[in-house]
Amino acid sequence: MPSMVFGECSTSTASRLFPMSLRKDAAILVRRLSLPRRSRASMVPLSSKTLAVGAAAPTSPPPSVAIEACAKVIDGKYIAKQIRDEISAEVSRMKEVIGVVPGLAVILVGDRKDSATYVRNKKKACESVGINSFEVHLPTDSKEEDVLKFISGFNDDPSVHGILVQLPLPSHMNEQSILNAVTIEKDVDGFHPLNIGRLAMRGREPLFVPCTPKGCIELLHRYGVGIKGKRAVVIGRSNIVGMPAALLLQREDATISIVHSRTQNPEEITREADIIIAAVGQANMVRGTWIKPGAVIIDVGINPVEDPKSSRGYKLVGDVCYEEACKVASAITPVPGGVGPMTIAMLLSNTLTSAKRAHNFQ
Ligand SMILES: NC(=O)C1=CN([C@@H]2O[C@H](COP(=O)(O)OP(=O)(O)OC[C@H]3O[C@@H](n4cnc5c(N)ncnc54)[C@H](OP(=O)(O)O)[C@@H]3O)[C@@H](O)[C@H]2O)C=CC1
Ligand SMILES: Nc1nc(=O)c2c([nH]1)NC[C@@H]1CN(c3ccc(C(=O)N[C@@H](CCC(=O)O)C(=O)O)cc3)C=[N+]21
Repeated sequence: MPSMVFGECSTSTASRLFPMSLRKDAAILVRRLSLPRRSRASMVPLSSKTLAVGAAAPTSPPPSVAIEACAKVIDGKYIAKQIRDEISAEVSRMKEVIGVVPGLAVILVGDRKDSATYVRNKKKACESVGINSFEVHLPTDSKEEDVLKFISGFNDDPSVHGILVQLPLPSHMNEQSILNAVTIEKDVDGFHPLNIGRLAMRGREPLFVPCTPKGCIELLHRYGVGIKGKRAVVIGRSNIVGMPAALLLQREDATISIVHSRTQNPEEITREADIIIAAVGQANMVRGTWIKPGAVIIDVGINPVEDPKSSRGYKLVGDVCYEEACKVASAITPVPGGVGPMTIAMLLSNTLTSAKRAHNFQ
């Protein structure tokens, strides 16, 4: 588990009881304080009206009672379940028609608890849709050649259609040469430089798009959030999330800014955004004041913070201060239950795509 922080983000009563008049340019959802945050309605994709990012102010005068504006919850857990159901049906059809079952191989090196949990979750998810999973668990002090040997075996195994090497690898291993060794046809993580290169080029198509950024875009699509012509800010520029997320958004015709650790005045840049994707790894870094009213927020961050009330002793929070953000944004993903489940759903989707491609099955 990565190091734990005590990051709490609190809001003053003044910002919680926000009068509509202060939020002129937002078309936001307003609910009374007594309404539950995650009502049934939060599971229904937003209409274009509720998500008119940057739309004109309501013309009626501000209500005199104190109200709490509450962003729509973008329910990744719910959408991921829908996607798994779709995949499950396709896996059954493929098995019935051509007798092939897609297979995913996962290689885990070392004994990081969080990595072990993710790998376990991936295995469960495979089982839930009928995809075969193969798992290799190597000790931390394994040699790079040992990992390469398994990759080579899976590359040659026709029952394996996707290969995932769980990151991070132990520091003595060269991540680049290991990721390069995965054959591009089975690179369901989309981390091979050829896949990333194609993602960056106009008129080229990668064989696979990295799962987390793909999951973020899928959430925007399924909730009817327009991307074309919008201003999007991606916070973070890692190879696995931030950078491919920015590439995907620009392929969808958004205008992109990327904020990273050397960016000056990140809050000013972020405040310009209609869509924010935060992938930083800093608990609650993005505060309410960083957000343009009505913006849509995709919070990728998974950060453990100490929580004596939880049986595990910690809870997971995102990179965005949810409490503050949901009063300013029009829609937001929760942590947990937002992007995380979508990452796994996209991995299953990429594995199915790979198996279909290998067997020329439409
Ligand atoms: N939900 C999911 O499915 C997934 C969640 N995650 C989570 O997403 C988060 C990011 O993961 P990942 O991309 O792998 O992380 P990395 O550590 O690889 O990258 C973090 C990025 O954030 C930038 N950054 C760090 N601190 C700041 C700061 N104070 N201000 C602005 N930018 C900053 C870094 O900038 P620089 O480049 O300058 O160093 C870097 O580009 C983590 O919490 C991780 O657990 C990751 C993968 C999947
Ligand atoms: N080769 C590789 N590919 C990855 O895609 C990859 C990786 N390495 N290394 C680590 C990161 C992280 N990651 C997550 C996946 C799912 C959840 C997830 O399902 N999270 C749940 C919570 C899980 C919990 O409660 O612990 C949620 O957000 O609701 C989180 C994080 C994939 N990653």
